[in-house]
Amino acid sequence: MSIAETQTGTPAWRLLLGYVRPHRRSLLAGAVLSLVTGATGLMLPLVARGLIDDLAHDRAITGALLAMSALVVTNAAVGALGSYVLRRTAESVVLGARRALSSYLLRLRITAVDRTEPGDLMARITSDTTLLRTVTTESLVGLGTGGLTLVATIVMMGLVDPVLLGVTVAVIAGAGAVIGTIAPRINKASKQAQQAVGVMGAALERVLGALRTVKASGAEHREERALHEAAEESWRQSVRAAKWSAVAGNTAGLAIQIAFLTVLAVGGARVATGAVDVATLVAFLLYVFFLISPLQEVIGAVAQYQTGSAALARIQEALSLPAEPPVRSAPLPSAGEPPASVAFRDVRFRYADDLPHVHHGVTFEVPARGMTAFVGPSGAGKTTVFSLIERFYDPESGEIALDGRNVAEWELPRLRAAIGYVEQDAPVLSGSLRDNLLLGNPEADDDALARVLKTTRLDGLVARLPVGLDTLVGHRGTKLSGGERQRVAIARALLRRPRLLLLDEATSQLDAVNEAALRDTVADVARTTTVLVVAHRLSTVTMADRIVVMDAGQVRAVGTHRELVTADPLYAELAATQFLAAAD
Ligand SMILES: Nc1ncnc2c1ncn2[C@@H]1O[C@H](COP(=O)(O)OP(=O)(O)OP(=O)(O)O)[C@@H](O)[C@H]1O
Repeated sequence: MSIAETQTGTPAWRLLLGYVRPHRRSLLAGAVLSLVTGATGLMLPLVARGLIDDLAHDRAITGALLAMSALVVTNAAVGALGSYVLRRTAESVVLGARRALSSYLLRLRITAVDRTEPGDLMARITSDTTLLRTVTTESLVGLGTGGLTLVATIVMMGLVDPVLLGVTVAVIAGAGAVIGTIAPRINKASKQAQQAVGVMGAALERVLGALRTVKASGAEHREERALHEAAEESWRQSVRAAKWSAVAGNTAGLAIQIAFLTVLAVGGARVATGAVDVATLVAFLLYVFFLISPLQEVIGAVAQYQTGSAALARIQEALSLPAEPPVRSAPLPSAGEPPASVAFRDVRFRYADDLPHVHHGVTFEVPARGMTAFVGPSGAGKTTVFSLIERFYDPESGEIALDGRNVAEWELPRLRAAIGYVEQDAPVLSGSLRDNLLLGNPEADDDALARVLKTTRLDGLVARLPVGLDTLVGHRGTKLSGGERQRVAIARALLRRPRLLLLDEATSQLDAVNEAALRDTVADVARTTTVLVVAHRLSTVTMADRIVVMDAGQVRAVGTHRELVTADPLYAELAATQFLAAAD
């Protein structure tokens, strides 16, 4: 299931309320302050009517002028405070969404990650969440305060003259109908614009993740085109959304102009017949102009809501991807804990329903302690054995047991705490050498660190570096050599004191000295720990206690090097070609 196929079902307004609920008090405070701002403004026409009356009857206007000045100042001060409170709340809503999304993405199942683009997920955390800011302030609060101010203004207008109110409401209803047809277009364009931002994030991630390969392949121009296309698509859709938003925004202005002219005509006639006096008509016309702001606010809210709901849908899509249950991390095994045993019983597995099986009934047993090597042609399913033990994936049928207990019954953090895993491409994260080494066990003390550095022969490297362990390794460890990255990955796994070490040997060769050192280290570790290694080197298989030969998703033989060379033709061939070719 790809991210675009995830169905969320929940309406956007409910999702929005879910994000806003924790901040409802400050949102309410902001809304009240906005209302007070609106109310102080609303009183201005009344004071103005009094002022005109005073002028008409030759009375002093000082009181009315003072009242107007006080109202204007209060309006500005309360308005500023309300705006600050609302913006702060909106930022908190964005923060809440970013926290929820980033925690969730760290828990994503690997199956979900396989089907998504990291760049698109990044865009959802960074760009889509940003849109919640405006949807909170402009949409939610705008709809509330603008709507209330609109209703209050209409009530006041009704008090002044019900006939003129009828005229005004009819014009506004017409504007409402226009907005109703525009809103879905804004929504669609906004969603497509955000999707294009996601596509651009994915394209960027693809290029920056392999910039050397892109350069070496002379593919800059093709990649540039893809990036530009995504950027232009986002521009096109945003411009479409802007066009419809502009139409919506101007509908408010147009409606007010029409209402003003109609009120002027109908009101003028009513003044002529003596139904209302001039002061009433002036007050009413002031109210008509006073409608502009709340009406624009409400229409802006509807337009913003369309953009926000598109972003909310994309956030929710990410939050609907399959994830591991939220559990607390487990303590690492303490020193001296016994090594783990591993068993596969008739395991069938495929990476997705539409892909062929990778394991067709894999069965083997590995007792606690010692070293077991997995060998077989490329694609035989060796690395998949490790992924299943780590429970990155679950088998379709059969059982995988650790210490005789099905891994599905283990609490996930406990299971993973027992294991040290060194991936084939030995990933190193951006940060310092120390960060990388302590990633799996931040509590490791200096002695343990020094010991592991020595056994993995990293001590020489650390001594050579001007700032030692604090040296930054660069994005994905590009400042380290391939062999150094591999040794960092092994050191990181060893620092966890694993009860089971999974070592996916790199196909690239280490130099002879380092290979010999690592062989000794692994042999040493295997005395106290269970070590499973996907072997690509003869030196590894010859020292293994047992070798599991895999071919096309099945175990075809188990034995020692000496036994298998004579008993299994595939192994004999592998030993003669693959391993021997790679041997020193
Ligand atoms: N995440 C994945 N999604 C889909 N298919 C995958 C995935 N990972 C591996 N495969 C496929 O599963 C099969 C077994 O892969 P696996 O990595 O277990 O092989 P391997 O025996 O370790 O090979 P090698 O020696 O080349 O590392 C391969 O055909 C591979 O293309």
